[in-house]
This record gives sequence, C-alpha cells and structure tokens, in this order.
Amino acid sequence: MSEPSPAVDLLAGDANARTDATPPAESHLPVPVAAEAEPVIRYVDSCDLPTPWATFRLHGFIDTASGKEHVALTLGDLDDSAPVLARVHSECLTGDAFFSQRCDCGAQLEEALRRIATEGRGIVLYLRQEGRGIGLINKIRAYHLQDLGADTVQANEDLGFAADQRHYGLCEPMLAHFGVGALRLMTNNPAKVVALQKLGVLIPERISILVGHNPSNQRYLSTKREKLGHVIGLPAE
Ligand SMILES: Nc1nc2c(ncn2[C@@H]2O[C@H](COP(=O)(O)OP(=O)(O)OP(=O)(O)O)[C@@H](O)[C@H]2O)c(=O)[nH]1
Ligand SMILES: [Zn+2]
Repeated sequence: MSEPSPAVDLLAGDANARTDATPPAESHLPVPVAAEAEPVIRYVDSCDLPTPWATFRLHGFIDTASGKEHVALTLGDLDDSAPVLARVHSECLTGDAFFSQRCDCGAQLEEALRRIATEGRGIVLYLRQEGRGIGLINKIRAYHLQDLGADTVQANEDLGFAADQRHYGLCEPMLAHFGVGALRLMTNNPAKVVALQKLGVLIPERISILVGHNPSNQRYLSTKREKLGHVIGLPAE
C-alpha cells in the first residue's frame, strides 16, 4: 500500500520554525476568509457541563449556511420576561484556551461564567468568529505584525481586513431558541450593543467587564479604547 500523502504543507512547517522577527514571505499570502452568508441556525443537542462555578447546560448549534458550529452555555430558567445576564463572546483560542496575556478574552469569559453562576441565571453565546472574524491563522499573522510594532487595528488593515469583521446575525435565532429577548449584556464594547439592538435584541443594560488587564495587553486595551470605542478605564488613569 502506498504511503498517504501528508495532509500538511511541509514548507509551512519550516516557516513555523523561524525565530527571527522578520515576517516570512508567505505571511503576505492571503488566507481566505469566507464571505459572510446570512446565517441559518439549527439547534442540535444539549448536555450538562460542570465547571468550577456551576453546572451549565451546553447547547450545540450549526449555522448550515457557513457550516460553523456555535454553542451557548445557559444556567437557570431563561424563558421568562426578565432580562437575562449575558455574555456574547467571540472565540479567542489563544486567550480562552492558552491563557494568552495579549488580550483580555480568557479572563472575561471566566468572569462572565462566574457572575452568571453567582446569579444562578444567565447565558453565554460563544460565537466561532475567531480573531474578530479573520480566523486563527490570520490572527497569528496580525500578532506577528503587532510584534513588529503595529497596533491591533493597523495589523488587521495591513493584512487587508477591516478592524472588526464580526457579524452578530446568528445571535437572534440562538436567543429565540431559549425564548430570550432581552439581555443585561456584559461587554465594554458599545458597538456590540448597537449591533445586537439593530437585530431586535433588547439590551436594557450594559454591564462593564473590566478584568484581565496586565502589562502585556496594556497597548491592546488602549487601542481598543481609542480606535474601537471600547469603554475601558485603564489602571494608569
Ligand atoms: N484580529 C485580531 N483579533 C483579535 C486580536 N486580539 C483579540 N482578537 C479577537 O477579538 C475578539 C474579541 O474581541 P475584543 O475586541 O477583545 O472584545 P469585544 O468582544 O469587542 O468586546 P468585549 O465584549 O468588551 O470583550 C476575539 O475573536 C479575539 O480572537 C487582535 O490583535 N487581532
Ligand atoms: Zn483574545
């Protein structure tokens, strides 16, 4: 039987071994990002998810238009008229899973789960739009440019992307699945509030979630405040 051909590009493996700060030539090659189709959200199944703070229910959804899988974590009775404590969290593998100090995502996710557990009721929508919608590999390329001096917005633009390519159209059908129409939303990003309101989601309250500040993400946070409109008070102030 013949050897199966390798599934990975071995040249890309060489690139991974680079240690110099010069961006490799191949980092200028576009990594395509699929055009955003109108989401078609289908609920699939749910299970218990014990965490250090509470046992949540984990609900799986598929966007059949994009093939992307999204999840919601819920706690308590959501199907009544009282606004629900909520976090609409965009995937950040580096921050959520690898403890990266470049951003504040992991700390925000943990804090959101903790606050929901304390209240006994709430929802996290975990949206698979990594890197503000440019994807993981492009985010690594953006981080490389940031290592060379660009800020988080310039790096996206240097790669040919908008500063924020996220879409929230899938939130409304995910929330509707739980009978949730109004959120007390944990976010520092007023643009996220406006985007959700435009979709018909009521947001009677925005709740700041100022956690995870550290020396490695100080510039990142000030850029979010100055260029992306986030409401973030920095420790130096
Ligand atoms: N392209 C890019 N994406 C990043 C960078 N840092 C974090 N992200 C992504 O940004 C998303 C999180 O967005 P943030 O701007 O941190 O925060 P937000 O969701 O707008 O606002 P909050 O609700 O306050 O957290 C996640 O998808 C991360 O993967 C970066 O430097 N470049
Ligand atoms: Zn992050």
